[in-house]
Amino acid sequence: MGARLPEPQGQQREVVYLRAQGHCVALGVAGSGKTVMAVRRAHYLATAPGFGGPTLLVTFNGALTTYLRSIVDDHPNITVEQYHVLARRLLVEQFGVKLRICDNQTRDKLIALALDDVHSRGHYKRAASSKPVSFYSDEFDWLIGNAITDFDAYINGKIERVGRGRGPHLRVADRQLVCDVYRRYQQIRRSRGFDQDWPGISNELRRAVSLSPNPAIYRHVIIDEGQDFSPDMIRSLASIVSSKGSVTFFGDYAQQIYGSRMSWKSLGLKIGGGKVVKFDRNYRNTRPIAHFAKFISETPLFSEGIDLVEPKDPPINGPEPVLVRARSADDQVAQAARFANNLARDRRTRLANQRVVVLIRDKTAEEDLVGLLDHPRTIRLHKGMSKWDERPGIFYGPHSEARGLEFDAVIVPFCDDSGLPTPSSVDAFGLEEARIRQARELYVAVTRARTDLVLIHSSKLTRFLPDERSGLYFRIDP
Ligand SMILES: Nc1ncnc2c1ncn2[C@@H]1O[C@H](COP(=O)(O)OP(=O)(O)OP(=O)(O)O)[C@@H](O)[C@H]1O
Repeated sequence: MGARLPEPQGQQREVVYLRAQGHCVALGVAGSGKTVMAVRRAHYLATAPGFGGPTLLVTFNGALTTYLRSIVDDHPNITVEQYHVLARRLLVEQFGVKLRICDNQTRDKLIALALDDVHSRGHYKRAASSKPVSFYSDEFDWLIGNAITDFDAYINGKIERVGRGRGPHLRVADRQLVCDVYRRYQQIRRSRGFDQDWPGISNELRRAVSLSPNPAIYRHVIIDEGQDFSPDMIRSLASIVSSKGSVTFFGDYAQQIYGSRMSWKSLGLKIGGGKVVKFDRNYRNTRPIAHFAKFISETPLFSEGIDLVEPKDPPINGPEPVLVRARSADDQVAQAARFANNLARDRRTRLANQRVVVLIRDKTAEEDLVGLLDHPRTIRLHKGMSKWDERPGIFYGPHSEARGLEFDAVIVPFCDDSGLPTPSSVDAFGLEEARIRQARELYVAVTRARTDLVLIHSSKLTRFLPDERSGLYFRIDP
């Protein structure tokens, strides 16, 4: 199998060749081999004599799914799929349920309409009434992701709402408002002919499974980047596994950016003997990059309420991360392009054989960047990537699409304190939660780098990165 996949070592072996019945969890630091071992385990469970059988390898992120497909050997027993695509396919093919699903942009528009409707009734003058659509969308995702149907328990605070930091939680009247907007949104959505939205698809899958006399579709399910899945998604996956089969969950809560943090218990996985295997060795990053990432993970509240694995020092040394102070926002893009063009070449041979990524949030800046890249191969990272490109080149795209991936060099412009967390994130999640999410986004970005890491800012550096006294990087001023 996968000649390019490394041999499992230490704790990795424990998980790859673990018993093939029941639920198992492997939590690991960034770069600890979760993805490659998920692939190895898929192969083992699909082909092992006696208990091998149809095996699903599933993840949340589109680009990662494409990458996984590129490293899994073709085998009739192995399916690699992105969760939402899988859920819709199973609903149609296995359970005969065909749904018209509302895309996320339309969903936001319909939530805005529902909010206007509820406001126009004028009953509420609550803090939440001034919140943006993204706040409601996130709150709905949490309700759906935890399959909460008892709104009274939510309104009265009997259900613990994790994932909104420690700040003041919503008051009863605000939660009542959320539920009213939610119900109105559902009415409007149905009136427009949509049966469901994407976050709700796990609820549909579980419903279909509960009505089916024979719901076991896979013998084994392996979940990669499990921290991104809602409890309901995980339960839906556990429900399509045969009673003789297994669920293996690979995850890293330090990388959980989106959705709500889950309490470990709420996942609904029954782990035999309570055993969670921990991967603490980072095989990807050099020591200076791992130290830099560790600083970010020590941001206040970063690890609160999550199961964080303490990383061991990686053995490999390398260049220090570089912090560049640019002259302006435009200059940040120019510097990002300059570093990308340079780092795409091997230091010694100058051959253009490196894989570099520029992680950029803003669409306009992205267009400006592309105009400045001087490389025959520039590739945009996006959800719908159908083919994984293994060759050297300069990749660019949003932070969210780099999850699970790795590059020789990572370049992150716009590390200014004034812009992070973004005002829209603060509006949606509140300052504390927005800060936690921001720190995690930077942590994920930094840990994508094998050898080189460049961070750029033009005003005061973001508080989530180490300051100059830390000695954790090399500074370049214009
Ligand atoms: N046992 C091993 N020996 C050598 N290299 C390894 C080993 N395990 C993993 N690696 C390498 O380490 C790198 C990181 O592996 P992988 O992407 O699977 O980590 P991960 O835990 O999924 O990371 P992340 O969660 O940060 O995306 C890869 O280049 C992989 O080939």
